[in-house]
Amino acid sequence: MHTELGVVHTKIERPDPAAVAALSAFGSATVHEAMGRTGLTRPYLRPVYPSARLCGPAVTVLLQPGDNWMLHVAAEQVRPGDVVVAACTTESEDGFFGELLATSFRSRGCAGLVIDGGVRDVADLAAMDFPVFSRAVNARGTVKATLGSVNVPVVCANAPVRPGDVVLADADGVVVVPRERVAQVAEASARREENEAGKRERLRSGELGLDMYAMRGPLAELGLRYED
Ligand SMILES: O=C([O-])CC(=O)C(=O)O
Ligand SMILES: [Mg+2]
Repeated sequence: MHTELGVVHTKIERPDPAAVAALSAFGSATVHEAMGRTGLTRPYLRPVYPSARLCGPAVTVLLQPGDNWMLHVAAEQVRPGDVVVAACTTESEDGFFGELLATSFRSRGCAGLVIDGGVRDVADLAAMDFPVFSRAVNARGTVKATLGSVNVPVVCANAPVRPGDVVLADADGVVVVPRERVAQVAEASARREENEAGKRERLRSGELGLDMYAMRGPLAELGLRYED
């Protein structure tokens, strides 16, 4: 998938903003479960401050290792509410992004960054409350010397992402929802939360998972013994 270099696609398909807003109410674990346990990136992508969370259509970026040129190119393609999702042609943990680029992204209405690479200035990013999910925090600087691409399909930390797919990230992880499925996944997430609310009430009142999930029979069948 990482083949198309030197191109910027300026027209991308974004999902219905109302569906994106509906999806944004849910956590990454709920959304992942509601998608049939799919869509997650590898868990090494972590928020640079604990309360960071984001949800929005992806402007995708393919970077070359140690080169952040294409992030500046991507800034121009951002529409309000978009999330920039950056992958790299080769693993690279250099500090591609910091508070200056965050200032630029924010001025375009960017909702945050997910990057399979390093970032820096994380104290400033936290103070700005600009949500960033990265594989590393690294002061090491980058250059502007080689072409990548903007708005091409990428694979970010193992997850395929097309421009306009919705990326949702919080302290539990980063999940990618195909742009055609956003409304359906939001509905499935709501149903899942209603179901969990019922279970939470029963657990709070002291009922055991053993009974709520009818586990005693299957455990006995497998030969679980209780001994004094
Ligand atoms: O300038 C850079 O290359 C990355 C950075 O630290 C910033 O955006 O503030
Ligand atoms: Mg900086």
